Amino acid sequence: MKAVHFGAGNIGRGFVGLILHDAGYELVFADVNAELIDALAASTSYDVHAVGENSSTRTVTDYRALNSASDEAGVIAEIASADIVTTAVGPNILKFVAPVIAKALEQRDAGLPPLTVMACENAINATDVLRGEVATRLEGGEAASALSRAVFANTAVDRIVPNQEPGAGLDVTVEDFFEWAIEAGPFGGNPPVIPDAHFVPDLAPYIERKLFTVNTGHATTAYYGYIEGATTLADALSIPEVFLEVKAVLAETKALLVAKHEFDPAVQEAYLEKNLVRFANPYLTDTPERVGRQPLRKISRHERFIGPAAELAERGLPTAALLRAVGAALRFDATSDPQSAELAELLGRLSPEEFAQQVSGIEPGHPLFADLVGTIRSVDAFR
Ligand SMILES: NC(=O)c1ccc[n+]([C@@H]2O[C@H](COP(=O)([O-])OP(=O)(O)OC[C@H]3O[C@@H](n4cnc5c(N)ncnc54)[C@H](O)[C@@H]3O)[C@@H](O)[C@H]2O)c1
Ligand SMILES: O=P(O)(O)OC[C@@H](O)[C@@H](O)[C@H](O)[C@H](O)CO
Repeated sequence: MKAVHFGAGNIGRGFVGLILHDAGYELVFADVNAELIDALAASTSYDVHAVGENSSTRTVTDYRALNSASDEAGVIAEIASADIVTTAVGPNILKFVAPVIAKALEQRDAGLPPLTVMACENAINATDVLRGEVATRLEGGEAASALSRAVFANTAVDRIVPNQEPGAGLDVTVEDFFEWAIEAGPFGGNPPVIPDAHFVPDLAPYIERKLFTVNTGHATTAYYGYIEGATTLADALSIPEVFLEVKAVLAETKALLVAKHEFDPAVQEAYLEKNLVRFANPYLTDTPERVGRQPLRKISRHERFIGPAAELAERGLPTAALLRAVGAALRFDATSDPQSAELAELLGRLSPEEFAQQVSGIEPGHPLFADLVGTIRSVDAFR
């Protein structure tokens, strides 16, 4: 069995690659980072150190590595004969890997079992987005016969993998917890062999619970922590005012998740409490800069703040803590992050009303609009 994985970064090596290796797949990493690909190609193994209450080390072997910028033909040939293609490149990068997958599907022998394609990104229905991008690149679009040579399945992936210490080489330090939920429907009763993943009939409750609890709480910790000058997530969460704000946003998203997906309130409470412990993992060094990265993506329409806030407002439920967290996100100005500079430029150029519509996709008739505009207006005072 062979899997091609786009994005040999933190989650690529520390989670997707590890799980596919453990499942028995020969791995081919594809990445545009020449230094990383050269190092992988020159190595025969790397270690994944899981840290926390149940620390362990696992070794990944049986992989190859290709530079998808300079050897597109090589990557296409690998995908054409693979069983699985996964991505962990960031939601905004899917459009760049789609043409390669499209060409591979056109080359793929129609007699082979369909290729499983799964985008392992922090976004709702990321694989559907990838599928759409692939379809537009195929002769005939949605009607192309090459599209039927693949099965596209949405997934929810969860494991905190910080940026690695300089000098770590290819080894990756990750938290000990992980979860990979994959929608079962597209496989029609014949899912791929991935023992550490679980296949679920409806992914929506899983991905929304994950994005609106883990990632909403994580980003809130990062943005308030950044303002407070905290250098790690654990330090940020130890500041009482930050902790209270994180608890407040998670109470709001809990109200949505319970109302929308009928989660047991006590189970959701236990889930969010467990995540507060994960954010403060003393064995892991994660930073507000990484967790807050790409603030414009994070305050976009279907993401971790505006997504739940919009649905809460539509149900007449409170959104004040989520909007305060958006206010904190608007103050994120990490020099390492190009979207921070873009954010500052947009805040300077657009009116609060334009910003709410163009950046966060909330229109004037929406019940969140007035309060979101108020949040954006109030941030001007801090910048
Ligand atoms: N790190 C985590 O804790 C975590 C957990 C769950 C999900 N995710 C999601 O996984 C994705 C990747 O996150 P990460 O933390 O691993 O980031 P990362 O920056 O460590 O890795 C991304 C990798 O993608 C590569 N890349 C960029 N453009 C590419 C292209 N066109 N083709 C091939 N490779 C390309 C980069 O060179 C990099 O090696 C994101 O969507 C993120 O939200 C991350
Ligand atoms: O990857 P992002 O930028 O969408 O979000 C940053 C972190 O919250 C994220 O990477 C988490 O560590 C991860 O989602 C945990 O499963």
